[in-house]
Amino acid sequence: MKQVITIKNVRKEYQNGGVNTEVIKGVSLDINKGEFVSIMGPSGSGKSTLLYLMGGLENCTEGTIEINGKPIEKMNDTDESKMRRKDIGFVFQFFNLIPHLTVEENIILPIIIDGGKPKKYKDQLDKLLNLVGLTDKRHSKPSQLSGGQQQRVAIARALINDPEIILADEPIGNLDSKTGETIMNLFRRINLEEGKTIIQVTHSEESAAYGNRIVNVLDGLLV
Ligand SMILES: Nc1ncnc2c1ncn2[C@@H]1O[C@H](COP(=O)(O)OP(=O)(O)OP(=O)(O)O)[C@@H](O)[C@H]1O
Repeated sequence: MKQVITIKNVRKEYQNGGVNTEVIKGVSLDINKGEFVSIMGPSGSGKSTLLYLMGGLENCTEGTIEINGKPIEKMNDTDESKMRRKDIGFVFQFFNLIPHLTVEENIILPIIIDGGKPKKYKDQLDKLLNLVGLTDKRHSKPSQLSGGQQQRVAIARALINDPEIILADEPIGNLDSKTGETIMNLFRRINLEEGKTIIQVTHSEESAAYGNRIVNVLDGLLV
């Protein structure tokens, strides 16, 4: 089994006004290619911090995280941001779409930020619009969409670079339960049909059950 994420003895402290708070207290975890992992735990237990460490959005205080065998902390800034763009797609609770851009412009945005040529990604864009069921909304603005549709745009945006890994932080935390089910079914398809490795943070047992492994975090430790 190919390991896509290897977490070894990771600790994370935040410093605020001279006070150190240890949020992750020594976590080791291996995630294999094609897994769909749900990270669960009470509020404040460190779930999001662990996810952000995996994506290089936060740095470990101690320990190492490897993405496809490469330790994040040994990457220089260029390699790290390249890794974040090419290997990982992020999905957040509050969609984070750009309001004045259309659906397709939002999806293609990571390519433009990267200095890529959007035209080259036309087929990928069409495929993703179809995958998330928004072909007929491609010219709409986010404000013209429901919450579930907005999250589907965010999921398509996370997939535009064809990353191997999707990291999702409470992806249905802001949606009603029926819409949440639709989104979780979409993640399941992306896992099974597209072969993406998915790691989601969730409060909800129903949504955690879409994964094939549940990891419980309590007070900065895996239990
Ligand atoms: N930038 C920061 N500076 C200081 N403390 C932080 C920072 N980010 C998070 N924390 C603290 O770290 C702890 C864990 O936060 P984290 O967001 O990882 O928890 P969580 O399990 O995802 O919680 P929730 O389910 O409520 O989102 C919390 O006590 C939080 O206040």
